[in-house]
Amino acid sequence: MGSSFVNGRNLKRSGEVHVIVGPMFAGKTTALLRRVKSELNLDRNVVIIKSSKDTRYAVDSVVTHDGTKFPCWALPDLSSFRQKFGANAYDRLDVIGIDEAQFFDDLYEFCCEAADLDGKILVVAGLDGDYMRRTFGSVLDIIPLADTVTKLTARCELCGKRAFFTLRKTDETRTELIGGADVYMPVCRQHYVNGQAARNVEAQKIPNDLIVEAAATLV
Ligand SMILES: Nc1ncnc2c1ncn2[C@@H]1O[C@H](COP(=O)(O)OP(=O)(O)O)[C@@H](O)[C@H]1O
Ligand SMILES: Cc1cn([C@H]2C[C@H](O)[C@@H](COP(=O)(O)O)O2)c(=O)[nH]c1=O
Repeated sequence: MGSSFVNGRNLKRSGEVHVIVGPMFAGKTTALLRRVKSELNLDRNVVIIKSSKDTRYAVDSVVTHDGTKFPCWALPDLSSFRQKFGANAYDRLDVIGIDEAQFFDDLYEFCCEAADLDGKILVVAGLDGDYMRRTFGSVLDIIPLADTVTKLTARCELCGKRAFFTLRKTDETRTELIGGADVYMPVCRQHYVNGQAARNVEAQKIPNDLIVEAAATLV
């Protein structure tokens, strides 16, 4: 392939952006690791970055909810990655995986630069929506940059149907709240609606357990 100059950079190859979204427990990290490992088997240089906000299972590894691990860089932002990783090492990279993408405010700028100018293959996993089903961070902003978008589903913890949403089991209202199955569960639409209704009542001081109980009462 011929090379071209854009913004003073010699573009040698075309990058790619692959986005994996869905609720918690849907297998986003599992899918990210599968893709990264298959690139490793092709002798590609790969790295995974996760947000340093999320230290649930390990500080320097990406860990799935069922315990599969892969070493990673835990960073507060993506713009510092090139400098911290080293410019030469960065130039040799083929594939960059990003987990917990909802926590990176500079996701759009990083993906643009890394894919368009640096020719990297980006595999980005994150929550499309928060517990209120509002867009989370910049994850949806990168859809227009993407080659592929995969929305995964989990199993509703209350009825076993496909789960598209994440229900928060506590009365915390801040958007960012690190946690696992202790705080969140994947739910179908009906159980989400029931759980949220209980959460609204709960704001008037009904015990937390009611959120889960009320969601479960729906037939
Ligand atoms: N409620 C749950 N609590 C703990 N683990 C779960 C739960 N539901 C699913 N899992 C496990 O988590 C795996 C997915 O983990 P992971 O890839 O880390 O998901 P995500 O990154 O989408 O949160 C599933 O294959 C399943 O084994
Ligand atoms: C829904 C929701 C989630 N979070 C946090 C909770 C976890 O630490 C991560 C998601 O991890 P996963 O790999 O997708 O399981 O995000 C949050 O801060 N706010 C929310 O509304």
